[in-house]
Amino acid sequence: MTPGARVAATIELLDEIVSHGLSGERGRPADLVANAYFRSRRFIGGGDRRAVSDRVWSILRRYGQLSWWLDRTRHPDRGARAIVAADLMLVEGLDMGQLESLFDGGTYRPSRLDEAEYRALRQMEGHSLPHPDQPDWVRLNVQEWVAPHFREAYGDGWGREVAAIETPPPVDLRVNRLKATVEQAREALAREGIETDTMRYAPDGLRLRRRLSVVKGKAFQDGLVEIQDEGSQLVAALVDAQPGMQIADYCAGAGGKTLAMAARMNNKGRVVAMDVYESRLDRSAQRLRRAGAHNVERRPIDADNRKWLKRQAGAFDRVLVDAPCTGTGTWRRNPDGRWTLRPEDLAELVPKQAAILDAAAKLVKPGGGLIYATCSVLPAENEKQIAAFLERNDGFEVVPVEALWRDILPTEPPADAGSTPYLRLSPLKHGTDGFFAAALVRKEATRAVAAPRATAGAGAEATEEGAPDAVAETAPDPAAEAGVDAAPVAVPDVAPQAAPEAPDAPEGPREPSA
Ligand SMILES: C[S@@+](CC[C@H](N)C(=O)[O-])C[C@H]1O[C@@H](n2cnc3c(N)ncnc32)[C@H](O)[C@@H]1O
Repeated sequence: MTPGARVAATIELLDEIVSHGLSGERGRPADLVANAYFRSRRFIGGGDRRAVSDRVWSILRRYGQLSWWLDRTRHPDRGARAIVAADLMLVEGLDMGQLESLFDGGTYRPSRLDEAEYRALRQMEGHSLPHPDQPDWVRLNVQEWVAPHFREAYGDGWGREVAAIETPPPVDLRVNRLKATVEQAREALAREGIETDTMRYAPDGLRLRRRLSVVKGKAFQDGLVEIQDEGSQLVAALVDAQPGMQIADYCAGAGGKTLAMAARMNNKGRVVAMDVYESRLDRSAQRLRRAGAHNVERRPIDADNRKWLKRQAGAFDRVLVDAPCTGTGTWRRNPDGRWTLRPEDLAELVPKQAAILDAAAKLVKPGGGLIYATCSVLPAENEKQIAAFLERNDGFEVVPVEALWRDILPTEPPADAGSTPYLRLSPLKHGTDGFFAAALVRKEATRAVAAPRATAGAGAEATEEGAPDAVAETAPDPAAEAGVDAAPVAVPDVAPQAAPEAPDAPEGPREPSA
């Protein structure tokens, strides 16, 4: 592709993403739009694909500032063409002459700039993206209404935390301990030319030194590794799934954390993967097969399983609630989420998370653990959610995560782990996606959540009491209602910074890439 043709493709792809929902309508996530775009244009080679998707993802990270410049210069257009031209001036540092040589109307290249466009773009010449007149939320590329939530989460340091989301994320792998040790997997990857480093926090994790496609390689195909952010690995590890235990993964989705927990159980005991969307659970089947995990049962939360679910009250050693959320912790992977999240999404999610938590809590046996997690950093979905749950459910208490970590993980917890009873991971401080996790233990227990190994698999009597009535009635995920659920598994090599390979991307208003 010529440089001009790449610019034309960048405009075209960005235009599709914008028209699929960036303008505020609920739509398809950007990585799925990108995958579909490239799938229907097989003639675009790998290098061009990567260049175009890199550019689009970089633009999505700076969309707020770029739009600000269009307003300031009274650009006649707010669409993809205007944004891309502004990006070439303000981020790439092109001058008007260079811009005109790309927008020259040639074959496969963007049409010539008209007079009004020229006038606006001329005013950007020689400037860079930041400007002293930009308010904080513009400078940090978030919507105005979200900014106070970040401020609440991080206090005075919120700007640095949000700025860190602009850095493209690494590719993280979790070694499947059913099939390999960390060293064996590392060597297998090295034989494919994929160099990795062990992780600071997640004991089974490997981080790629360079962003490369993993999924077609032998190590991945043989089930030695899965793609999973370090934060996500840590949440699953803190469940402390042990061989012989009964584990409920209440919001299992396509099974990212189900797989991680099953891998720790040596195929002994049982993980029940549940979700209101059977299609999501179905997507885990192939991954489970590849991983060699045979102790996972899939149970959609639907009318057919209603009675079964009632009988499971108090039956589980551990219940993980990986709740649907705003996904604010994953915006470095899914930068379109910054612009698609609406205040009403948060308003809908908070009561929904509470209902899920209440329903799932009924499954925990006395002395068993309930782990609530989100890939959000907003207190409304996290600390406040737990405080409200404890108000409603005095049969549970919090187990400080730092103590739990020291008890069950071989790695040293982050230095700031003791500052809160919860796990609070951030891209800035920990190099992971933003994650929150709270570990709770059901009282009447003689042992705490970190040490229930003696009771593993003992399976409390099933009763009709405390049946999780709220479960089936819980409103479906808004994104799934919008039909995103039917989206295909994201294809690698596309929009690499969006981690389209990652099969356990977050879910919420912003749907998963798998
Ligand atoms: C964050 S995602 C789960 C990701 C998954 N645990 C993983 O690690 O790959 C949240 C999941 O909650 C599910 N969900 C939404 N509403 C639910 C409900 N009322 N009960 C159970 N699951 C629900 C969604 O379908 C979605 O798959």
